[in-house]
Amino acid sequence: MKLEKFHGIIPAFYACYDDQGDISEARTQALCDYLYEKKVQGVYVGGSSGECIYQSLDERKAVLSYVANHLKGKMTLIAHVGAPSTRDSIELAKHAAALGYDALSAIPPIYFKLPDRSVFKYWTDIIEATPLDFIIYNIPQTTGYTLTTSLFEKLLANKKVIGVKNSSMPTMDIERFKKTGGDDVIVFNGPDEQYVAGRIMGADGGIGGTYAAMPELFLQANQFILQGKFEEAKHIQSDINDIIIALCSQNGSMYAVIKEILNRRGVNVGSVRAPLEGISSEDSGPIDEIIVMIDQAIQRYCQ
Ligand SMILES: CC(=O)N[C@H](C=O)[C@@H](O)[C@H](O)[C@H](O)CO
Ligand SMILES: CC(=O)C(=O)O
Repeated sequence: MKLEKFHGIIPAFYACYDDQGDISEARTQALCDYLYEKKVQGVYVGGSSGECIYQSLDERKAVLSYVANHLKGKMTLIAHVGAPSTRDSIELAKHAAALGYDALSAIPPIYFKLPDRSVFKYWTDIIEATPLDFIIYNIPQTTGYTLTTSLFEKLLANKKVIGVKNSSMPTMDIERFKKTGGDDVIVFNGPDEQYVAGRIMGADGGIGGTYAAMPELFLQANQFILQGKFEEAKHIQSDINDIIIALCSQNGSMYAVIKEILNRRGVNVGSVRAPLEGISSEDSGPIDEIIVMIDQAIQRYCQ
């Protein structure tokens, strides 16, 4: 019951910048409103899609505040507080707790390759800093660190650890984490390209970087799974994957392309922060085509 609020579609929240590239409160609120209208289950704030790695501590705290002030009580709020040092991570965690977030989450330590005991200590230090529940973030392709089922089990001994957001590519990892944790633990599908497969292998919900570009399609994929309509789920996933491949095939980074799509839909959240690249003039036509792909898939599957 306690975990019900984490089921469903939870978009990773994008960094919202003004035209100078600074965090924009108004644009952050505009993205909040957009996602609220789409009826998503919650948002995951300040993760990869939030460009956390390129932001100062004060900027990250500001984003956490703007989102909470606007969405608290309206949907589930998860704060990603992973930062290079434990000290900064704890500062973010305390800030998120004071704002009333529903849960914290963090990647493992980055840059230095640390032994498992240091990774365990890093996550535990964050967990102990606040009363909030905690979701481990396993994303080996960006952090270089792979969560094992044995470390997962050790972390689960702490009752504040409620689950893992798994972004490794094998869906079997989802099945193993679910098997290790049992019903009382929540496993989130990470890779949007295999949302349907992840759910079938045991994921209870999903947190994803492309959900906000096409929330209708992921909400519908979730519905198909809940209704046992696996043929339909397979087809919508296939169309989603055509869209994701197109999002990732432009000159601009995937996030820049998604933000331009939102902009053309009337939600201006600015561009991305370097070294991520913004869109180029050549991307303009293909972005129009991606919007058509999304709209056609919505027409096809969502009544
Ligand atoms: C590596 C990475 O950022 N993975 C995200 C989180 O799991 C995904 O949601 C991707 O953004 C998505 O699957 C598109 O590749
Ligand atoms: C992509 C994703 O889930 C994140 O922003 O962390």
